[in-house]
Amino acid sequence: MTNFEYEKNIEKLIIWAKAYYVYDEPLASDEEYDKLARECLEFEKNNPNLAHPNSPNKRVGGYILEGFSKASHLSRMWSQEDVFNTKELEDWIKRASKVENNLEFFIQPKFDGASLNLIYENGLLKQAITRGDGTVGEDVTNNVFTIQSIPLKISEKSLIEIRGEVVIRKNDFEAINQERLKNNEPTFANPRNAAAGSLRQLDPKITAKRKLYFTAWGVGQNNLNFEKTSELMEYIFSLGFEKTPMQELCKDVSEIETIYKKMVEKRDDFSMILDGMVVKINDINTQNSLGYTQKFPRWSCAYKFPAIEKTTQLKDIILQVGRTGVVTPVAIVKPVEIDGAIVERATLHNFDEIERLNLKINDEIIIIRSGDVIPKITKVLKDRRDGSQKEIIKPTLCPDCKSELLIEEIIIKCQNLDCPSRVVNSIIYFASKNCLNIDGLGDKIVELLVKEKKIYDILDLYSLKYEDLENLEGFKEKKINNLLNAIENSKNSDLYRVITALGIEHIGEVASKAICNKFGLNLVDITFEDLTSIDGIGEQMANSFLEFMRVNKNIVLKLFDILSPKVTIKEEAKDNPFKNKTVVVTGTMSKSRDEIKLFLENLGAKVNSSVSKKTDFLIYGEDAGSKYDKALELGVAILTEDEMHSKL
Ligand SMILES: NC(=O)c1ccc[n+]([C@@H]2O[C@H](COP(=O)([O-])OP(=O)(O)OC[C@H]3O[C@@H](n4cnc5c(N)ncnc54)[C@H](O)[C@@H]3O)[C@@H](O)[C@H]2O)c1
Ligand SMILES: [Zn+2]
Repeated sequence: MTNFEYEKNIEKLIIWAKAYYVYDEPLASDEEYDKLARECLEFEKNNPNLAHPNSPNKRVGGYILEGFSKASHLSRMWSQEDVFNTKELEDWIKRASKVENNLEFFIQPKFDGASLNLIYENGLLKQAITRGDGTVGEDVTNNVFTIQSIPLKISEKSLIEIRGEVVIRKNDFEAINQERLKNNEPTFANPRNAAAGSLRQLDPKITAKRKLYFTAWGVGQNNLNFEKTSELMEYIFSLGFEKTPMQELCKDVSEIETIYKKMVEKRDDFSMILDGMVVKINDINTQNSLGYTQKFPRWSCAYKFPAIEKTTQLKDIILQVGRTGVVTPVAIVKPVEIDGAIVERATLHNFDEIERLNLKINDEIIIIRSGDVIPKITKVLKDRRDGSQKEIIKPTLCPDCKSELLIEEIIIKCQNLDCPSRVVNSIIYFASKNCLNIDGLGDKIVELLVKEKKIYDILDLYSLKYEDLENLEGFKEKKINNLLNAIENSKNSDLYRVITALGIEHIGEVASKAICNKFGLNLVDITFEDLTSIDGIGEQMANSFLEFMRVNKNIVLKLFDILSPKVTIKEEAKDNPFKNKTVVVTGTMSKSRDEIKLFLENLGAKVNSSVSKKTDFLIYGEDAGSKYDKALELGVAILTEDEMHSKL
């Protein structure tokens, strides 16, 4: 990098940092920013006298947002030195070992949010300040009063600064962005910007709505007398701060690596974004002898996880017609690797989302992929437009059957019941695992059978014969017999599965179960009042069900005839602590998981497979894993099998 290039790059970094720290609206992905910052750091090391005085490599975070009063921290706040691999971790340890050979490390998860300093005096929360430039930040005390997980009163009476991260859950982040799109406001690029942006609102009422969460990771000025950070943190949690999960002690690189691998594996189980782990030297005396650079403590580092957001480019938009006829745009992007997977597509809920994002073909975009969540476009980098961008045009005709599309507010629909895409997708859904679970009847085969006019609807599946399949490409004797057997075996399925499989709009598995349990095969003739008498079935669901039956009753009756579904009508359970509650079961117990599930369902509980904010109870046995941690983190009531029985 020449001096000229360095100057230009630093200017770019300063602009990017300002957009990120002040406006919570990045102009680049973290990866791009970090890469450029490191290249500049290299230049600064080789040419210390040419280093820019405002280089972001030399300073903590940022600038104060206009409108806030400034406030000083009692002691400085810092950033963290990043390490990205074992080699960099070893180098960091080597440097720290200069003062002490026998190091113990305290590991904490690094949740990605906004840094916050809480000053307590005489046991009362006196002031809350954002990190700002490390010395002076924004006074956000009034906003912080609205955050539930921050105690307003603690039992420690001496003056103390408690520091931590204000974060936002992934679900809440999605919800905020959807709402911002609706209000024509710019979306947040990621949960960190959303947390920072929500904390830094001039109107505390807005902050209160944003469901922020505080997780403590350390202290600033204090009069405590601890020798180890791990003990200090235990004490902080005892004051009423939520205990951070997955804190660990270890003594060498290989142990740190083991924990790193474990945490990376579990990162998707957390409801908040985990972007790395912070490795701290546990002994506080050693910390004091190591001290600080201009920007970070020498006694800790952030061991970063692979990035979940990247910059890429929108190449095209394709249209998919689902089983209900809804036409969804799908973004085709320049392939990009995110956390081990190649991402080539991203969802866009509907055309309004395209409009609100002001997305154009060839735009550079930020895309986020976190765990099992489908990749999403969070940001259009409009300042990078180069003139090659093209408008995305809303379709008026079905991309498949070419019939005219119906535009219902934000939903665009193909209304042709015989539209091949609709037929194909409804059969695929019918055969899918949670519905009739017909092995071997996947997407490609259904497409082929419809294209070759072997089937037109779900009923046709049951009249398929050996001869029909004989001459199809790729179908040999074994495959034909397997498929016909799988179709035959789907007979006698539970009635609720058959109803789920019909794919009635708004009627999923839980609603199907409730309807089938109460009405059995009579469900074809039930009324609006019958339906809405069921707990959890509202007007929209009832209308959708009735409309479906009005149009399709004969098909449904024929299907019942062919399938003879299993009917179990259940009496309503007597009152008990699990009735109408959402329960998750995990680990090994005295009986099989299915038996426990049935037992709970008979008590009127809904048994789900994953823990969320909506979970009421987690029942656990031996070797309970990530579900247990998650329940703990979310504050879900946790019971052993015995405790479950003793509640009844
Ligand atoms: N996209 C952009 O344009 C852009 C611009 C500027 C900065 N950034 C990103 O911001 C990051 C740099 O920001 P930073 O200096 O705030 O560093 P950072 O956020 O990576 O790390 C430091 C912060 O980690 C937090 N933290 C979480 N858990 C912690 C724990 N257990 N112990 C101690 N601290 C903990 C603290 O708030 C601390 O201030 C980089 O990742 C960079 O990519 C991006
Ligand atoms: Zn169509």
